[in-house]
Amino acid sequence: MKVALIQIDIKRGDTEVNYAHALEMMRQALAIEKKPDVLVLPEMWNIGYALKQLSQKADVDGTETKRILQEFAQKNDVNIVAGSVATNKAGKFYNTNYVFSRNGQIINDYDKVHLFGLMQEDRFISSGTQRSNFNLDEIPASAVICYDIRFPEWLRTLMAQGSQILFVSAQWPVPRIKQWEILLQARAIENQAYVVAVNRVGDERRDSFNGHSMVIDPLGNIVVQAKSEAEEIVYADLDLEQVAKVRGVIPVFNDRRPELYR
Ligand SMILES: O=C(O)CCC(=O)C(=O)O
Repeated sequence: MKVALIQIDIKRGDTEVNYAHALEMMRQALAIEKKPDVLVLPEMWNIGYALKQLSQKADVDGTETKRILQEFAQKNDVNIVAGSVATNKAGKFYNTNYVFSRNGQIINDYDKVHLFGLMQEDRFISSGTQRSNFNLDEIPASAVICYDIRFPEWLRTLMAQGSQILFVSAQWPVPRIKQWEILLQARAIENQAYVVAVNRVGDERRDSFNGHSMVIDPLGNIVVQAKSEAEEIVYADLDLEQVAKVRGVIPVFNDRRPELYR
């Protein structure tokens, strides 16, 4: 499975610019000889962290995101892990991940569960309650959003359903970028899964973002990482046989003792 990580900048509150830019970068990601099977976007790429503008700018029921990305997926025969967008569902705001299969079907609709108080997300956004499990070209996978990676118990809950790939979309700021790398490597090792993680770049008011998008294998090795702290498309081929091999050598999932964990 070939993945393309779309590390982009986001213009705060400007949905028109952001949709056009994401589409343009997705087209660029496909303009190579061996086309990727999956495109992956960062967190909140429709509005950035313009939380005070949610009532005007959040995508109502994800309608615009779905319209644009369903068409793109179908037309280009490509899966899209659409990072996350700000949505308005029945008057409440969410930070929502959609995943589109090659035929344009929506196969995941996940609202970020852990809201990041340091960026006041919890004041404006409601927390999700549903899981995030889907099959991408028949491979079981999960997708989470930014701060979620600090909650290994939540990721384990998802990954224990058989997921072989964990997609992570983020707006993870510069000062804690080392933690981003270590947490992602730990999540790959403990879940013996590929981690495909996309962070944005650029500045927004008080925060700066420097990418470091990366793919990590089930042993925790970095397969590839963005070369720059600017916009970039990063490609990787995932050898999914590695997941079964690693899980076969140390059967972590079989050795769990969930009856002792509560
Ligand atoms: O956990 C962190 O340090 C960053 C989290 C974050 O920025 C977010 O969830 O939006």
